[in-house]
Amino acid sequence: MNTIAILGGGNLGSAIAQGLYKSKQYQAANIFVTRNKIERLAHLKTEGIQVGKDNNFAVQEAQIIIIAVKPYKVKDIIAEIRQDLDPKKHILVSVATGITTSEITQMVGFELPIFRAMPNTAIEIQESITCICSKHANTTQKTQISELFNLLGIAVTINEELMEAATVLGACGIAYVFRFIRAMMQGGIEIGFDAITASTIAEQTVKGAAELLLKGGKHPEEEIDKVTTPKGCTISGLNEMEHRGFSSSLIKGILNSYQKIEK
Ligand SMILES: NC(=O)C1=CN([C@@H]2O[C@H](COP(=O)(O)OP(=O)(O)OC[C@H]3O[C@@H](n4cnc5c(N)ncnc54)[C@H](OP(=O)(O)O)[C@@H]3O)[C@@H](O)[C@H]2O)C=CC1
Ligand SMILES: O=C(O)[C@@H]1CCC=N1
Repeated sequence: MNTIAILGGGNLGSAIAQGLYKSKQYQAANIFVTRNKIERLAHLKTEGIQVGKDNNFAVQEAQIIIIAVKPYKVKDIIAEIRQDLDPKKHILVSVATGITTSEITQMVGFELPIFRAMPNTAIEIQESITCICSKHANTTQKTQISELFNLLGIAVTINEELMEAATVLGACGIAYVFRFIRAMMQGGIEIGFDAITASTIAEQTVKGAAELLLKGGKHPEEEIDKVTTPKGCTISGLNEMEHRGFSSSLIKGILNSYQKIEK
């Protein structure tokens, strides 16, 4: 079994560790997570996951290294571990937004298999969509990393030019969906439900809609047609939402996030 080092056990790094552990394909002892404030990794330590501050030790112990620090810290952490990196042993996976595989290769100073992966926080419960691209990786390594992220949801291999778009649609996207659920709850409370019931109804409705599309493979509008009774309350509500800019505001928000990343 491969050992995985996750350097940067913050929101995403910790979620990856939890997803790996819950997948039961990795034993806790084969997962290392580092950060400075290790007391914040107590929940992982309790499961038997190895936690610490020592990035060099984690890299020496691991075959797969996941860099999960903020983008502006990637250069420093690579400089710290560079002497421990072995192209014959290690695969480097960066989840940092906006740092290309070429930039990472330059930071490392020599060629080694490098992947960029863009998951979202649902990786904690193995329900992420993770977009992946790579440089200097052979077919076996590409399969290995795809299999790893398929354990944690669905992995899709894309061209590197699309990584920023993937960041917006998948990684930021989960926040847009949370905001949609919150708005559903707010509406639900106004028409009579308590917050807990409104949240259960909104969450299960979103889950059901997503499953219908994932399993049925249909276009959303085809499913909408089944719900909209002529002269009924669904089409009346939907049209009011559109008059107020529902689809347009989502599309504009996605473009705004994209422009922010591209800067
Ligand atoms: N959050 C998300 O939904 C997503 C984030 N990303 C990307 O993932 C990366 C991490 O994001 P996120 O988890 O949100 O950020 P966080 O700030 O939550 O996590 C980053 C972690 O890195 C740790 N860290 C800083 N310096 C070091 C070091 N020298 N050695 C080891 N650990 C260190 C910090 O620990 P400490 O606080 O103890 O210093 C912190 O816990 C970013 O590059 C982001 O762009 C990508 C997709 C989704
Ligand atoms: O908001 C951000 O910048 C990061 C990138 C994807 C999710 N969070």
